[in-house]
Amino acid sequence: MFSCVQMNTCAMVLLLCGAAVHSFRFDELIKYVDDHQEEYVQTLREWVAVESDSSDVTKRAELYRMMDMVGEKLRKMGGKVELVDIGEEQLPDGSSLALPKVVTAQFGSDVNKPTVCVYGHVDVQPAQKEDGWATEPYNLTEINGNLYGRGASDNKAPVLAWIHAVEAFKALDMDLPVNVKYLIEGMEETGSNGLDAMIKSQKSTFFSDVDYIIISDCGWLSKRPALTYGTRGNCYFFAEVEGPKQDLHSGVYGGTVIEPMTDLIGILDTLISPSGTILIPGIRDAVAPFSDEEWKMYQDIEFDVESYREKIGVEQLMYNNKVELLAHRWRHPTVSIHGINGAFSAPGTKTVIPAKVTGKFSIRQVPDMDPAVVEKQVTDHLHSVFAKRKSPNKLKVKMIIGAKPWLADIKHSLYEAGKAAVKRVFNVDADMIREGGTIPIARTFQDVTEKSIIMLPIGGFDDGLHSQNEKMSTKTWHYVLMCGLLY
Ligand SMILES: CC(C)C[C@H](NC(=O)CN)C(=O)O
Repeated sequence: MFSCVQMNTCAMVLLLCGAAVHSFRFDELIKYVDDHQEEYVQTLREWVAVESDSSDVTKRAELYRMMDMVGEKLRKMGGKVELVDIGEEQLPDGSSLALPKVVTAQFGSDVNKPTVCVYGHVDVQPAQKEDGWATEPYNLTEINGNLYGRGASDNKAPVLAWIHAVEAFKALDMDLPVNVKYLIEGMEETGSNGLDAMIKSQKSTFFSDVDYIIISDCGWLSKRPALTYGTRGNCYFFAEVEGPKQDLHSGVYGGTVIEPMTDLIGILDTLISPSGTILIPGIRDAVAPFSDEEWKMYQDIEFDVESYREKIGVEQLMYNNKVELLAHRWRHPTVSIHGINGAFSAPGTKTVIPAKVTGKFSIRQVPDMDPAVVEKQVTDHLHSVFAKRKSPNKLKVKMIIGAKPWLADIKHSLYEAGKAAVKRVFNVDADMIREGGTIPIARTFQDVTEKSIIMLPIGGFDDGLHSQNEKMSTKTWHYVLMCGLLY
């Protein structure tokens, strides 16, 4: 019987070896993984302690440090490591800032073996204890078999799981059954800036011998292990409304000026209806029809709508039928409004009229929607509804992220290998699922390298990604690592 921590590491081992792995060698790998559980958790603790928040430019030094740590870890394992300069990003104030380098590494170059490339990211979403965390977000804390910390599930532990899988082979002086390459970036959570260009420029070098790409940056749907074959895209917008030259006292000036916040709330309210219908003209035109085959697949997936509702803590969901709910989570577009910059948000009762406010919202898009088309539809729509308001204020709309959706061919042998690995480790068939979130670079990998991609989720269904109390269960983590070793 495998222990919890063994299971995840070993899933990676299984994936790397293919189902034909020799049992006695596999047992040695499992033992190695089992004996090193504490070290794995310690390394994760060191990685989580780095506040590698890619959305906060004041944390950029931490992000650079994080990339150095990843490079160092892979170098110590004997990999051929490079930290690739991917240029700079332009900040809204006109200045520029160096993007974190991308770490590439290579283990083995045997022309008789296939080459797999593992992609992951080590940047994180923002987190503060005051957001409602029970523990310090950057201090990995183990409670009842769960490791709490920002980035624990998204995506530091999964990246480490793949590193530990190769490390186990190297430590035991065992020949890797495949050549393994890594590509680890630090800007995923803000749209993978600079990575598209890097992948295109390395198509005939780093990617020339890559046969398959593996991504573990997603979660299971339930307690059942899963393989992911699609992600939604993300078009992220800033809508800025600017009025008076400075903030105003609402008692002194209220009733005499047209307020930017009123304009902003008014136009944001035209994006989506209370029941979830997107109101932007033409937005659903390119959505691929939901086929009978898909309906049947969704029907067979293990998923309990009621426990999903309870877990989220809402009284009512938009859909109570399993198939409809999953379809709206994975393969229909949606609009989410994330925040308003410039608005008063502190506790207390400041009576200001903000002079300039920026609404932030994003549209998760699905095949066959195209970010360039979405950008035009959204921009035209917002300018049109704003014009009807006849406001003297100024509106600027800008698409900040334009990440495409991704869909794989689940009949590809890669998915057969994935299913075999999951079956061997967990002794159940994997759920074939899609992901409502976005891996911005997935589609670029597919389009540029023309190679197949598989997503092997390591996160649990309740890991709290991007939320308070994000966690990785030691059980899930190392179960899936075993799949990787078998693959
Ligand atoms: C474009 C988004 C910021 C990407 C982000 N990705 C993930 O969370 C994947 N770990 C998302 O919000 O989907």
